[in-house]
Amino acid sequence: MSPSHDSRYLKGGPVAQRIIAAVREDAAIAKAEGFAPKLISITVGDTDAVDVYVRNQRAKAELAGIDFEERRFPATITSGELEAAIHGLNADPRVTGIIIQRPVPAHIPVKTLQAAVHPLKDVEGMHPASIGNIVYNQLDLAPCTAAASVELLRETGLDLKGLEVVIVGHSEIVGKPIAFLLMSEGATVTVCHHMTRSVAAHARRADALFVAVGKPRLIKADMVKPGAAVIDIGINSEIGPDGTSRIVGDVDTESVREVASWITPVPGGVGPITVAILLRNTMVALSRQRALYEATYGTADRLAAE
Ligand SMILES: NC(=O)C1=CN([C@@H]2O[C@H](COP(=O)(O)OP(=O)(O)OC[C@H]3O[C@@H](n4cnc5c(N)ncnc54)[C@H](OP(=O)(O)O)[C@@H]3O)[C@@H](O)[C@H]2O)C=CC1
Ligand SMILES: Nc1nc(=O)c2c([nH]1)NC[C@@H]1CN(c3ccc(C(=O)N[C@@H](CCC(=O)O)C(=O)O)cc3)C=[N+]21
Repeated sequence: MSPSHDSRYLKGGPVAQRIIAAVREDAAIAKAEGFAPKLISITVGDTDAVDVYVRNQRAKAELAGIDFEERRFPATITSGELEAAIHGLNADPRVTGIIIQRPVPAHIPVKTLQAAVHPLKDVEGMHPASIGNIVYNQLDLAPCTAAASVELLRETGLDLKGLEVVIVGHSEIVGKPIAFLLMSEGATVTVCHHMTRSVAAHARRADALFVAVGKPRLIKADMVKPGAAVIDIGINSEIGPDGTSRIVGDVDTESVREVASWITPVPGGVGPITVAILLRNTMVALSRQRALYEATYGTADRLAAE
């Protein structure tokens, strides 16, 4: 059966469309009130791994009525020069949000860059202050991929309270924030990584299995509990049998779909929702900036003030 006709496939498209439609309404109102949302994407050096993401950000931002601007820097740039560029964007009142596309070249410490983004403009929720908020169960601006993955799990209708969840991969941008989001929903969370003795033994116990590793077909059917929900976050480029490049996830979808009750396709699963949440986060950031602006200058709109 093709993916489009199988109810086991948890598709991201409809969820993303719903989110983008709400963002579009918000953005139109904000614009009319003199606060046009604007998102800046920063890429450094070779950008193959992020090209799909940035392309989709631009397309969906356009659809939602959010200005989108790409800043590309050469791999030879220093960390100091990049930080200076970020400080410039922090100070620019027309800029609502800044996203630093990963990975960045090895000589640049990505954490330092992330910390240079003003927390009010941190639309990825990756500044140490933002990531701290999710530990305190303040979840309205969470890292995009993590929030997208949880959003897809919700589509199953499963009760998250007490749900046995296993996450494979513990990166700061995906695995760890998923763990915190689900803990705050009352799930019982196990996190696996490359030192875990038997990923399979843990994975087989999961009612919901999240996979964010970056290895095609890492998760096979014998690692999945019958009836489980499998959320495949991996985005890997692979040369297909016909010689063309294609995107595959971390799960061996063909075999796992026979065992699982729900599975996310790649492409068409978590990816599109990640983009939609980035745009939603941009609107959350804008409303926080407006609250500060209005507390400082009064409630008159910006057009009237200028
Ligand atoms: N759909 C989306 O929106 C997004 C998708 N992605 C995709 O998700 C995947 C993961 O990305 P990201 O988290 O940034 O990657 P990282 O490389 O930062 O993290 C990978 C994680 O997997 C763990 N790991 C590596 N090998 C194994 C193994 N054999 N068994 C168990 N765990 C293992 C690593 O553990 P350790 O640290 O201990 O080595 C690490 O925690 C990639 O395919 C990426 O393209 C990423 C962001 C967004
Ligand atoms: N700071 C940072 N945050 C990230 O979240 C981040 C990053 N850096 N670097 C790169 C990875 C990868 N990533 C993708 C997100 C969505 C799609 C996406 O939209 N995919 C669609 C479209 C695929 C297509 O058009 O072929 C899909 O899966 O259906 C792809 C890739 C985010 N990442």
